[in-house]
Amino acid sequence: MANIGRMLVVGAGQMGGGIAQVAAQSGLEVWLQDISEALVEKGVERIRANLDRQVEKGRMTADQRQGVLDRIHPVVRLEDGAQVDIVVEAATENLTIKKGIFETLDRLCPPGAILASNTSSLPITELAAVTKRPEQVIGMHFMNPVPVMKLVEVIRGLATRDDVFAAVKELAEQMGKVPVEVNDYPGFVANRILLPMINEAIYCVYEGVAAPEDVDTVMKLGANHPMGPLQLADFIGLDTCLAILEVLHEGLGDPKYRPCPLLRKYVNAGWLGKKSGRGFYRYDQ
Ligand SMILES: CC(=O)CC(=O)SCCNC(=O)CCNC(=O)[C@H](O)C(C)(C)COP(=O)(O)OP(=O)(O)OC[C@H]1O[C@@H](n2cnc3c(N)ncnc32)[C@H](O)[C@@H]1OP(=O)(O)O
Ligand SMILES: NC(=O)C1=CN([C@@H]2O[C@H](COP(=O)(O)OP(=O)(O)OC[C@H]3O[C@@H](n4cnc5c(N)ncnc54)[C@H](OP(=O)(O)O)[C@@H]3O)[C@@H](O)[C@H]2O)C=CC1
Repeated sequence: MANIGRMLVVGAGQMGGGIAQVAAQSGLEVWLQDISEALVEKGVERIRANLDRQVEKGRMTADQRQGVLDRIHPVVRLEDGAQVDIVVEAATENLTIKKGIFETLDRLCPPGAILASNTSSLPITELAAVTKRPEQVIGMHFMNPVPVMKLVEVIRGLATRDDVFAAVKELAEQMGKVPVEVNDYPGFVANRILLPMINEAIYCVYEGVAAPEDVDTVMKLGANHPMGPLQLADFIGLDTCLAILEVLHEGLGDPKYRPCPLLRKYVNAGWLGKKSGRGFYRYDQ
């Protein structure tokens, strides 16, 4: 496959912004797209703040910071960023939204372009099926926060070509990450293991076993987790946690993945965790 030098990132939320930042830091030209100018600007602002911290800590010069920012091109219309070698889609975890994006990307992007999704759990094979290039569709699942976490799950859809897989693996390495090959089943590996733990922690609160702070303290001090499961759920986003659990529940057909009613209640209330200012904890906006 040709060298990957240009990337479009779709969705400028916490994941899209992180992916754009790390890609630009590794030398790629990056187009960052979201559905409104305000959202793209918010994404770029978060990247700027992250880079400023790197400069303050002496890990990057002001010139290097500027170089990274210069390589990030904010856009609102997909057609303004479609002339790339690879797209990494990081929009909301919703199959209908993602299918619509993949259909559009397939029309707009050059025939050789790879279409990757950062989905946490949705079937890559189903996204591939809405395009005329299913062999060039793949999962590239980064972990949050992207600048810090080393793992990328590289997910083969049913039709993914070997050279496409190899190119994405190499790109992940170029971005300073460790790629792990995973097949296309609901939740892949990371979230199939992580989300049932988070769900169980929510059940502990729902059933009155312990308060959120105490559940988190148990797992931090008792299992050496860097964050407690409820703090982590707030960090991921409770809407994303619910969406992943629904995919696991429906896709694997096992009642053990049933999302806790308390999680659903919080999401319906708009308590989405850190990004909305309230979840299991409250956050300054
Ligand atoms: C849902 C999915 O599909 C898959 C997923 O991603 S699941 C989520 C996976 N992620 C995790 O499990 C994260 C668990 N938490 C942790 O590892 C840590 O708490 C953490 C790395 C987030 C923060 O670490 P910490 O030691 O508590 O805090 P802190 O000292 O402030 O940060 C450590 C470093 O991370 C950086 N960092 C923290 N949050 C960051 C963010 N949001 N963006 C960029 N950098 C960040 C800090 O700048 C700091 O960098 P330096 O060491 O270079 O100074
Ligand atoms: N949060 C996490 O820890 C992780 C999440 N992921 C996955 O990454 C993806 C993004 O998650 P995350 O960044 O947390 O979510 P966010 O809610 O932070 O960001 C999603 C962004 O996509 C935007 N969006 C919605 N529809 C479209 C569209 N049609 N075109 C372009 N942008 C759109 C949203 O806009 P608006 O707000 O207006 O809807 C929002 O700005 C999801 O698939 C998620 O499962 C993967 C790994 C970890």
